[in-house]
Amino acid sequence: MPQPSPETILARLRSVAGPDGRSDIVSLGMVSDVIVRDGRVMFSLTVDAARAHALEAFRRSVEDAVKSVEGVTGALVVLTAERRGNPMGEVPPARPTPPAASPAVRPAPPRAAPAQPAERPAAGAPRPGIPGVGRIIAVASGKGGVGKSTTAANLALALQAEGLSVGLLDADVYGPSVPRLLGLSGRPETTDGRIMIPMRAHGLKAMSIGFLVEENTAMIWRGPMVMSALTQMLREVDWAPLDILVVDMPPGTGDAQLTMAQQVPLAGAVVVSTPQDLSLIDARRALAMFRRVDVPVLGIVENMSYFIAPDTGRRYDIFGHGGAREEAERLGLAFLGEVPLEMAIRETSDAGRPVVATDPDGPHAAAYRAIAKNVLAALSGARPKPAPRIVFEEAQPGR
Ligand SMILES: Nc1ncnc2c1ncn2[C@@H]1O[C@H](COP(=O)(O)OP(=O)(O)OP(=O)(O)O)[C@@H](O)[C@H]1O
Repeated sequence: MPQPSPETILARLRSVAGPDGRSDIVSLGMVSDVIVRDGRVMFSLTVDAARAHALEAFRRSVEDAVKSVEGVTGALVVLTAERRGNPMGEVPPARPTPPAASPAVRPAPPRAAPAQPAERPAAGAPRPGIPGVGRIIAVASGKGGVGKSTTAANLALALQAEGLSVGLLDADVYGPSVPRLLGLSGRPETTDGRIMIPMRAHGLKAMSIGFLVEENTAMIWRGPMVMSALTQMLREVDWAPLDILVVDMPPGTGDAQLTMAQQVPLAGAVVVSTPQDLSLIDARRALAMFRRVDVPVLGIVENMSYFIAPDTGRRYDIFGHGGAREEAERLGLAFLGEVPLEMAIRETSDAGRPVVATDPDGPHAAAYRAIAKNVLAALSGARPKPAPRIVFEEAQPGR
């Protein structure tokens, strides 16, 4: 079936009345550029920020209208709450109280709906949790390319190996890597045309904006649009039951990250850094960011920490290994563990076969499992044990 053109979609939208019930949403100038890819339609609706939450039902009705067009296989409509002079959306002040640390990780009982669901939560109010999802943890980094996504995926798998049910949410909407890391493609199904069923790989439930838009699509998203997509991926996905949801955050510490850290009801954050000084300076910024929004930092992971020569098995601390451990100590934070710079880690994660899933008994999986144990300890309020050093006794061909 030929896919509909953006003009066809706009023609349908011209018959949808705006929230005022009078003019149509196209004439009101609410509709952004319409993107159509393989029958999947995506656009944003600009609404008044103060009414964004109240207009959720309206958003859904627009999505339904789009889905009724012949040839449309899916629709993603996001609300853009424009605020003049503040393109990333307003960053509300820090939450007054950090989430209380409870003694064990277990599925949270479904929470009651907020008293006034139609209203936007007051600035500074704690974000409601996700029913049936025990804990949400962020994996973040001060800058890109330090291996944050690789760590997030392998950490999620290592937590699963501890007997927990785990999900992985790719909040890196500007450069989603979870589809590649888990070897997933295609589009998630929906239960009733609205709630998306997470994709599954290696036992994990996974969700990424990469499943909703074409790969390589230039995503120049405005802040509120990003927030709306993130909210959908958190709250309109059938995550439950989950013990832990690992969120792969976008790299960096700008307003977008700060807003996200605040929007997601996080139990804690794991900061990934390489050992170099520059990376550590950025990691410090990430720590400060989480502090600003009262999200407890569970600790630091040092990635690409050292290199084991495959032929001799000799260890090389090429980046001056140990920087993150020292930094953690200096800052009074837990050091959650170290991951070697390792071809097998790169190859497996770039091929959608993360090392913890494909070589669960190997030394690299052991590094991630040690980190997972420390994360769980930190979540339960205990001081994590120092991560064991991975000792390679002999050359390991092929590793
Ligand atoms: N420990 C490691 N050993 C070898 N290669 C690694 C390791 N960790 C990550 N990599 C590789 O480094 C590259 C960047 O990793 P990744 O995409 O996880 O980083 P990132 O910090 O999430 O980047 P971005 O922020 O740009 O998304 C990938 O090719 C990945 O396979």
